[in-house]
Amino acid sequence: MTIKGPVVTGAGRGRDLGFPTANIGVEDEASIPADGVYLAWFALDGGPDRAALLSVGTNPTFDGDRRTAEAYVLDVDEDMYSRHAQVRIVTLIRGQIKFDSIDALITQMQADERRGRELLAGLGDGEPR
Ligand SMILES: Cc1cc2nc3c(=O)[nH]c(=O)nc-3n(C[C@H](O)[C@H](O)[C@H](O)COP(=O)(O)O)c2cc1C
Ligand SMILES: Nc1ncnc2c1ncn2[C@@H]1O[C@H](COP(=O)(O)OP(=O)(O)O)[C@@H](O)[C@H]1O
Repeated sequence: MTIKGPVVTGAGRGRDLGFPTANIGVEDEASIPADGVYLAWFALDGGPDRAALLSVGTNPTFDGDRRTAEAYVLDVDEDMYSRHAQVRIVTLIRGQIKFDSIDALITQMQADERRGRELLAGLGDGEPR
């Protein structure tokens, strides 16, 4: 499953949480997968694939009402605004959770990153993406 669109501005809180997320201005709503946290491949302007964690949902911890698709790209620190992003889902890690505290959300995102890296290590070279 692939979602595409320009990187748009979000609520501006990702970086404060330690997890900046590129919000995708998805061109085709039907291409947005079910709510959840996914391991994905993320490419900017047709460039190389980079591993990312994709969060799809309404950000229930913050009582959001808009459904967004946003990607935290591993091992990258780069301005991505208005560039074209393509995100290809590898696998679902978990569903969305409404946390009682921001610290609990951050702890879970750290666990998601560890899980993502474990899954990547298991993919190995030459495996289907
Ligand atoms: C790996 C990952 C997992 C996430 N899991 C959840 C979640 O379970 N519940 C939730 O409310 N938000 C979750 N989020 C979304 C954050 O709430 C969101 O990235 C944050 O509000 C920043 O939003 P912004 O990019 O619009 O500033 C997750 C984000 C990432 C990157
Ligand atoms: N590793 C990264 N993954 C995602 N976005 C990054 C990364 N490094 C830098 N950025 C930049 O940070 C922005 C997201 O910051 P964030 O604080 O979540 O704000 P907002 O939600 O308002 O876009 C991205 O759009 C991108 O330009």
